[in-house]
Amino acid sequence: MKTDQMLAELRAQSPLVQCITNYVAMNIAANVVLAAGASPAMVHSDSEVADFVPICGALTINIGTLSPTWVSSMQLAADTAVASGKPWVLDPVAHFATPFRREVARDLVSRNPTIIRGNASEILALTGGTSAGKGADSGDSVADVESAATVLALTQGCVIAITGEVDFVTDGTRTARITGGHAIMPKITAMGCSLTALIGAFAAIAPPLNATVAALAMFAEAGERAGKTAQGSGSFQVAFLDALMQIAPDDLANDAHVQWL
Ligand SMILES: Nc1ncnc2c1ncn2[C@@H]1O[C@H](COP(=O)(O)OP(=O)(O)OP(=O)(O)O)[C@@H](O)[C@H]1O
Ligand SMILES: Cc1ncsc1CCO
Ligand SMILES: [Mg+2]
Repeated sequence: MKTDQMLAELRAQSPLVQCITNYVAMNIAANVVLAAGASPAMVHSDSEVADFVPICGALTINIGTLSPTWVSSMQLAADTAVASGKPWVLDPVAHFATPFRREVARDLVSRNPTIIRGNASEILALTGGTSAGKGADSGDSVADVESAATVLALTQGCVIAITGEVDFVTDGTRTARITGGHAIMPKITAMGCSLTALIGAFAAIAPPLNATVAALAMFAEAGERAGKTAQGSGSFQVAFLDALMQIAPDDLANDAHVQWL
């Protein structure tokens, strides 16, 4: 499925996406999903995730502001997604930073995410490497993690997206790079978390690899547009949301921003 068709489909269907995300990201991630054309729900209580996941098109789980009371919700939500045939996306924020985070991420990876998205330090650490990440911020380069990520995608049987200046997406067999965006993006908190939520939205209406590429291409286009008018990270956020809303399917035609390898 082509990126422009997927955006048209996203707007036509406006799928419901359940996002278990962190306190920092909740507002911006919900606004990103809405601006793109889908319907976010930031639902995380273990009293209701088993009932909510089945009525959604997809689930996303982000461990950014992890605490013990959230872990059972994340596990139940992931298992419910798998049992009800819904795609689910894992964002293992800073999972290398502490034993608690590392163990929760390891457990969630074992629950068969459809897609894993992280920055280079996060994906490097998932492949067993030693990351130079500082908390939620990456200290590694995407290019250095590409081959290990390809192996992990194959052994894990999922799509892996590494984001940075040039993004890399693979299912272990088919691979794409996505260019565009803007250097201000890593200076705005929760841009990656919001992207994970948008990947969930596309995964609700398209196959996982194509869905991931579409979300990243849309971010690349919106980031490039926002960078033309922004005066800093504050105005960039406003311009970025406006751009997401204004991007038309035709703007993503001919695999804009995407190079299949
Ligand atoms: N130097 C850069 N130039 C262009 N785009 C970038 C750059 N760095 C990151 N991006 C884009 O920013 C978005 C978020 O990616 P990033 O890797 O910064 O996420 P992250 O580190 O997980 O973010 P967070 O944890 O703060 O939510 C992606 O669309 C990515 O392509
Ligand atoms: C800054 C920050 N801290 C925990 S989660 C988060 C948002 C970016 O991942
Ligand atoms: Mg992140």
